[in-house]
Amino acid sequence: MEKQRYAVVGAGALGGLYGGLLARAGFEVHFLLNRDYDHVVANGLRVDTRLGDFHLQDVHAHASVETMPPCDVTIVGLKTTKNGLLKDLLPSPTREGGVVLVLQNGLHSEADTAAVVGPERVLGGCCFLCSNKVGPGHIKHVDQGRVVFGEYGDHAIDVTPRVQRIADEMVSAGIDAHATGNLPMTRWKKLMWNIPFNGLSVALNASTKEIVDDPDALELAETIVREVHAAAAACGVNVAEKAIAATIDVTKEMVPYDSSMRLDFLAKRPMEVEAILGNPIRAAKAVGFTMPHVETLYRELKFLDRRSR
Ligand SMILES: NC(=O)C1=CN([C@@H]2O[C@H](COP(=O)(O)OP(=O)(O)OC[C@H]3O[C@@H](n4cnc5c(N)ncnc54)[C@H](OP(=O)(O)O)[C@@H]3O)[C@@H](O)[C@H]2O)C=CC1
Ligand SMILES: CC(C)(CO)C(=O)C(=O)O
Repeated sequence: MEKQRYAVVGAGALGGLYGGLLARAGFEVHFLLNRDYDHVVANGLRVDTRLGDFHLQDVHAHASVETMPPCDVTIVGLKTTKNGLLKDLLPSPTREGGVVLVLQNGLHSEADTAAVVGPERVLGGCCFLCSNKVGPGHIKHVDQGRVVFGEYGDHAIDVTPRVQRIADEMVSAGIDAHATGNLPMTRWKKLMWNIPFNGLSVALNASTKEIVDDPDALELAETIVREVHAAAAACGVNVAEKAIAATIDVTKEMVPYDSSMRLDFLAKRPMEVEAILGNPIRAAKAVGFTMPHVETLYRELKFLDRRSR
């Protein structure tokens, strides 16, 4: 089967890594670049990864979507705080059809993409990945790397051929990619990590290791994990009970890491508070379930987000 052509809109820590791995494997990948365009054109893209460091000199780099060809798969790797740009960025690479794979954190992060290209062309996924952009055109992948994605929607469905095809292509490029027929389950499971650990890492000014090593911070994290687990159930997503302990255990085993939200906070960038906390709070409220601990954290983060900028 012919290889699909990819676009990466938001070629940072996540988009640069997965797009870079696909390009290294011989896929045609078009990267939309922002501040790094000149650097990448002159010096290429450097990726330091546990999968084997590599450097791509000749990258299909674009300073504007106008020069991007139509692509079969457009990966969205922007921060959700930049989703207002999607109405201008997506029409060009998706103009002849194709799907858009939204790999952003949060709940219903796909909604902004769906508003541009239509929900039937949207796939969503979660990345269990620790990666940072450490310099212009320079990505450092420090831990994990699994990506799980499927059709966007509120219900479980069978894995579709288009999802499986992308997963197979990613696997052939060395990516730990998995197709799912249950995106809501994948997203809520990831939120069981993101809500407590992204949120508390900012509110407590602590790394994930500091949180799990302190009895009070750990108890707070566990309480929030349980609350998110219960909210998922209220929304009809029954995550297995054992996922609660697993969420804590995986964090104890992780390399000491600053969550993406803490990195944004320290760099005075907008934090993904609405996608990661606001949307789940609203989804739970819509079915009559409230998350008091998560709401407290949400208000604190909104305050800190405003004050930091
Ligand atoms: N990094 C990780 O390990 C993980 C990230 N995620 C999620 O993935 C998403 C992306 O995060 P991450 O990759 O870390 O973020 P980054 O900030 O590293 O990447 C975002 C990229 O978007 C680019 N961008 C911003 N504005 C524009 C624009 N106008 N045109 C084109 N490109 C633009 C930025 O370019 P520039 O820097 O030049 O402005 C940057 O390279 C988030 O939702 C995050 O929560 C999920 C799991 C793990
Ligand atoms: C859980 C983690 C660290 C990567 O899987 C993440 O999603 C984040 O930092 O936001």
